Amino acid sequence: MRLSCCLLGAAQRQLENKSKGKPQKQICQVVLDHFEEQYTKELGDAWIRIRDVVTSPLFWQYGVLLNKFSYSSELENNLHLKGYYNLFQKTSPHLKGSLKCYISRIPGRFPAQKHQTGKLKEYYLLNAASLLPVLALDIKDGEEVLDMCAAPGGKSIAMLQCAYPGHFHCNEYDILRSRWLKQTLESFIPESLLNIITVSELDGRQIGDLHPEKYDKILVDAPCSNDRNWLFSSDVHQARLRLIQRKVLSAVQIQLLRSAVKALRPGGTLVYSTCTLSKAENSDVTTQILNSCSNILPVDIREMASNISQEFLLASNVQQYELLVLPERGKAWGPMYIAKLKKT
Ligand SMILES: C[S@@+](CC[C@H](N)C(=O)[O-])C[C@H]1O[C@@H](n2cnc3c(N)ncnc32)[C@H](O)[C@@H]1O
Repeated sequence: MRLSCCLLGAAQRQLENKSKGKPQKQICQVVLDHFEEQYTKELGDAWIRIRDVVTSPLFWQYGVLLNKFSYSSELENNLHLKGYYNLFQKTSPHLKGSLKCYISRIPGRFPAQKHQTGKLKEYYLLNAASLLPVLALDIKDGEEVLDMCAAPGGKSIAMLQCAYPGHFHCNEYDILRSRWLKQTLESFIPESLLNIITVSELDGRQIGDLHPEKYDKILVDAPCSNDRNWLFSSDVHQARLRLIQRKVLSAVQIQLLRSAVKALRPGGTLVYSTCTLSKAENSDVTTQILNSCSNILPVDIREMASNISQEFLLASNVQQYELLVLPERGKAWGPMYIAKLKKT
């Protein structure tokens, strides 16, 4: 314990020295005040520790998700040398041996990889909690899979590390972000596998009517408040607007989920995820779906929660079918909410 505190202190000093002279990200006070009021009510004292991390980029950590389609032992050795270790090595075998994500307790960011013509990228940098919806979805070879809100594509890439779907439909409503999604797929996935992927620019709320009972697995990684990002809004007018529009987000999330329910085959499963702490966008949304769709049942994910509890701080006051990852110093992953549901 003492050792890890010392390490964090040293790392922080290192990062502070590195960032001297660079323009610092500024906290948007309007957003912080809004969160302060809401999350103190919803999370109590835990919010103070979470706030400490989400408002201080110096504490942020990034996972390095290896691309199995462009494996490099040199990269893996380099990560070991820098003190990174594989997030999933100690967890149970069913937690996807093919998913390799390296993390370090020390805050900081591994350098991003530049695009090289004719060569797939070797790794993708992400918040390690982003892999949890993918693990919860548990894709099997040959399945019909939909990633309903897919850009920029981090979770799509992670899903393709786990299994070879029969068909993989990646959808993104925003045209510019959809282009970004296509670039991500082309940078990480070999051409032979691109054949099983369809990219569309549909409103996810229409997919249920367009493709009823088509998919075995659906990920709804919904548009949400994105707490970390909003806290650093550079435009205060846009931030105020976002906070006003925040109230309608849960209605959109419910519509996306209803569409996903229609698009699922009987027996299929869906995972709903967000990167906000907001109860209105998390458990309230899931509860509403469970209460209004008689063909939807919760799926117990406590075993997965116990398998990952060493590396992620999980909220304790959630239901068996939910996870809420709370960022803390040294485990700065999340916020990430996940719920797993099944169609009967
Ligand atoms: C949280 S982000 C998804 C992140 C992505 N899953 C990843 O891991 O890289 C949510 C995405 O949903 C998209 N979106 C918003 N409204 C949508 C809708 N009605 N249908 C489909 N996608 C939508 C947003 O443009 C945004 O790219």
